[in-house]
Amino acid sequence: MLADIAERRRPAADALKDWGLAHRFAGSGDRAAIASLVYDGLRRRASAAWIMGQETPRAVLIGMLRLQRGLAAPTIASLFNGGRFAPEPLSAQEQERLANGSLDDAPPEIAGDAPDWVLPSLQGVFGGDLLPELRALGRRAPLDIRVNRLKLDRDEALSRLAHLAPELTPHAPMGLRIPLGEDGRGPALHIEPEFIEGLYEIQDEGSQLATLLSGARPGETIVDLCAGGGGKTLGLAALTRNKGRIIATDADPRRLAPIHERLRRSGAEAEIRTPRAGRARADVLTDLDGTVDRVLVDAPCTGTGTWRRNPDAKWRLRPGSLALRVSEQAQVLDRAAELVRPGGRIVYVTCSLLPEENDAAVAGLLKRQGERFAVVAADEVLAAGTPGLAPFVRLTQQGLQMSPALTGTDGFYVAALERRA
Ligand SMILES: C[S@@+](CC[C@H](N)C(=O)[O-])C[C@H]1O[C@@H](n2cnc3c(N)ncnc32)[C@H](O)[C@@H]1O
Repeated sequence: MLADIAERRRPAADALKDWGLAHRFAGSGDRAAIASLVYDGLRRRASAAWIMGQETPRAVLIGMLRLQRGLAAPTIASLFNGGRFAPEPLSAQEQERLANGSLDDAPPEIAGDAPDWVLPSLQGVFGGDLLPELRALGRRAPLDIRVNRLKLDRDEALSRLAHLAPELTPHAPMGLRIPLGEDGRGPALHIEPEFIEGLYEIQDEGSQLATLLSGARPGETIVDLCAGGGGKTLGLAALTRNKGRIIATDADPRRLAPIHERLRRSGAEAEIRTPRAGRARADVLTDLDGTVDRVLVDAPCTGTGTWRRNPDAKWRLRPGSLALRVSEQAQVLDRAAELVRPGGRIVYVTCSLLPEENDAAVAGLLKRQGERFAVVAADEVLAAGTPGLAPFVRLTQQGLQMSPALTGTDGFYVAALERRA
């Protein structure tokens, strides 16, 4: 599977699905264990190959067992014992590399397992913290949920969900963290009765915080311009306690489809505007131009901030896809600028760590709009959203950046712009 993912540049989930179909005899425990090996292998693809002196999938897995899972060389040797379902025994060279291979002299793109061409951009954001940040991006992501305050408070949720042993998330006031099993998998929450009842949503703490930092307030007219499946739409409805007017749309009607059921389940209220397929796709928001208090732009992006969840995505990322996302971001920001009323705000969010998609996108809008927009200071954005978060984010030129090492969340960027006139 690792070879398939690398050579055909396939998403890991697709490769795993195909393997599952071709190996129907494999039980669910084996499937989970295999998926976990594949994901961990992808997390440490470069560093594991470096210590083993080879780039083969076998070398990556052996190196990963040491680097990611912390297994000692004799333990790894005992797993590679040539038994019926076990891999071939370790060669003398493999044993030597396992014992002596080191990352001491490895360049940051190897030690931090990231594509080399994005390093200068990441260095620009993280400076001297580059390596700890890359390492944190290589760890497994936690499983976070957002308690639906439209139905209950966090204390009630703690007792209703006691069987899942949840803990409070460090920053988000409605967040709970569900412990993962040994293989890094969490419980199947979507079949839990409390989930079906709409008592919570599965949402990374960073995404919860980005919603809070939008500063949305009851009574406002809010457009969720890139609503996708509605993660933030639901969060906005909960934040405003269903006392605002929320309009959600997305350029891709297929991505919007799940939102109706999610709204129903959670009791969240929002107006969904679905663009119609067709050659001249009509803009579904023209009636709102110049009237909206707050436009949330949860922009399409490279998703570099979510590499903990999608370690295969980092090896698929290419400069061309970054360029494409950057042009989409400009387009969507320009649309947001038309919607917002004088004194109203655009809140720009990405799950990217790359300044090209973050500060540069905001700077681009400011330049195109002349004096019409001004950046709201990040201190103000934090004070209105979640004041306790301030020491855990990086302030950037135009906004703020959350990251796995500093905030313990996926890497989210947030900036707010106010329309002056
Ligand atoms: C990061 S995802 C949104 C995730 C969603 N807000 C959530 O919290 O679940 C970005 C979305 O932007 C949409 N998109 C891309 N270009 C767009 C445009 N010009 N106008 C509106 N939506 C756009 C994509 O279809 C995608 O669903």
